[in-house]
Amino acid sequence: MRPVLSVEETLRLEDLIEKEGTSKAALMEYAGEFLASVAMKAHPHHAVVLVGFGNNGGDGWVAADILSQKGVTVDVVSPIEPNEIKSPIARHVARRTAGRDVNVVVGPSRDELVEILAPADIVVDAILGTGFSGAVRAPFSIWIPTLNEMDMMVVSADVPSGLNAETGEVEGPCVQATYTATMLAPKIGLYSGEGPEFAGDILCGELYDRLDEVIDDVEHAADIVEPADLIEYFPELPAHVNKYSRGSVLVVAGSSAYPGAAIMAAKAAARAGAGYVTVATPDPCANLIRMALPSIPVVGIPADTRGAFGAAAGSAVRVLAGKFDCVLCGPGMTTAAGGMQVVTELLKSDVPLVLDADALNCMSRLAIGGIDTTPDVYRREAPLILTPHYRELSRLVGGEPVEDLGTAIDAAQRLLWAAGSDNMVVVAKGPRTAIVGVERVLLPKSGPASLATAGSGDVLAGIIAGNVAVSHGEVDRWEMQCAYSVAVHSFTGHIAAAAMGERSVIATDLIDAIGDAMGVVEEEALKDAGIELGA
Ligand SMILES: NC(=O)C1=CN([C@@H]2O[C@H](COP(=O)(O)OP(=O)(O)OC[C@H]3O[C@@H](n4cnc5c(N)ncnc54)[C@H](O)[C@@H]3O)[C@@H](O)[C@H]2O)[C@@H](O)CC1
Ligand SMILES: [K+]
Repeated sequence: MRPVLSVEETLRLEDLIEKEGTSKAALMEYAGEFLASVAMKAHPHHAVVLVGFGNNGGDGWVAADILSQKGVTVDVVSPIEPNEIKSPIARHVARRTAGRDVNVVVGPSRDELVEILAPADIVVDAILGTGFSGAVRAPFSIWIPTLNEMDMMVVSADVPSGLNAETGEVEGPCVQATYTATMLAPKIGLYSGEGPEFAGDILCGELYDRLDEVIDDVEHAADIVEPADLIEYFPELPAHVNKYSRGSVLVVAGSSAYPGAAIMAAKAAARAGAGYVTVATPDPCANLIRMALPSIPVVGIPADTRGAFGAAAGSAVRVLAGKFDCVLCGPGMTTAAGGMQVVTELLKSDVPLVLDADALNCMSRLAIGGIDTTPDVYRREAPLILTPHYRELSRLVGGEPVEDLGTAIDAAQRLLWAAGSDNMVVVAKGPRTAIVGVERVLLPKSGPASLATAGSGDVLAGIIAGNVAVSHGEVDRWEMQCAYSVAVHSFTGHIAAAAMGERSVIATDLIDAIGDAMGVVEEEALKDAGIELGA
């Protein structure tokens, strides 16, 4: 896994590294070297380095010096004279660089800046880093739009200037980077809010040779899941299995209005490897689902007049649930009163539970100010996996806005910490999905745009439930197992897009790609871990 840090965690890490004997001045030298090495990948002849008032600027001054030593023509553009820089470590490197073979321009006008930038083949943006918040002030509020209009190759130091490294918010102008050369660990703002729009490709400079030893001594805002991390979470298929030992899933879903959601979730669970999948659905749509899924038993449950779960559904489902390795509840279920009882009953059971879609909406209706105000409702020993998209997650926390990765992680953590259950995971689905467990926040690789299609969430919920069932509860970290399922779901998007064309993918295509996607996830993981498969 690759750690992603908040600004505060980064500062704490720098303090720790300093205690271990590497000063911040030394770190700035390494940061500048890394920044220059990223710029050199473009084989530049002429670089412009834009520096600000702080230590981000310091990284830029060091990089400018190194680039010029490598034969690149370098102009440094600074808002003030090197002597006037307040930070002692940045002032030191600025004065040193200014005394060498670079051209320093202080406080150019807009037109002068255009003239300086025009002949360059690369721009290093070292204006603002983790010390910045709010909206960019002059002169950078003039420099940044000028730079963006010229559409040049830009390497940003640590974060694109103008981006809030903590939240990913952009209140004024922000540098549009080609590459972001981030220091020690990527900052969470690069993945949240507008971060992904501005950061370009993110490259991380470790700077400190014993980083691995100290980075776990600070908390991580999140961890990026790498392919090899998933190896322990592959579902195993032992040699002597029968349909029950392969794991059983009860899919509690559907209504007369939305039978398709139940069909897709059940089929996805079966394709993900569960040997025995059963659907429990309101009576009026049971036959339709039976016809669509000849290999899957369908149990009709008492319904209300609209064809949703009725008053007697809660107890009927609860009795059934005890016989399965995992219950998935929610897709297409509607939020009628009977559905709410089903969810309440299932939460009281001790079967591993995946709640999706309308099960989550039913849950949010159980408490007005957010379900974290009444954690007894969902506190349980058995695994509980919630798979809300941002809007569902917002409802779960009483309508608090959930708009980006940062607010999604906050909301998910509120739910988790209120319950304090070790076996609870929130898979917060959005443009950037986060898998939030009590101990860790995982960031799986983003899936392709082809996943954004109706029913895609039902498929993911089915894959998760299938994998929970196959594991028979023998999983030490449910969030990692969810990361495996999310990875499989992502690859179904790639495989279906390759077969059908990116714009034409529909959810049933994703289901048909699950088997191949599991193969690809496993191949990539083994390759990443350096394990060769027999020829
Ligand atoms: N602290 C350390 O040990 C290291 C820090 N490094 C670099 O230092 C950066 C952090 O440096 P600083 O904490 O000095 O902060 P920054 O250099 O990111 O920014 C602080 C400066 O920005 C200006 N500023 C703040 N808000 C502004 C606004 N709204 N409009 C215009 N100007 C504004 C302030 O005048 C302040 O001087 C990191 O991003 C990283 O690039 C690296 O050199 C590695 C080591
Ligand atoms: K920057």
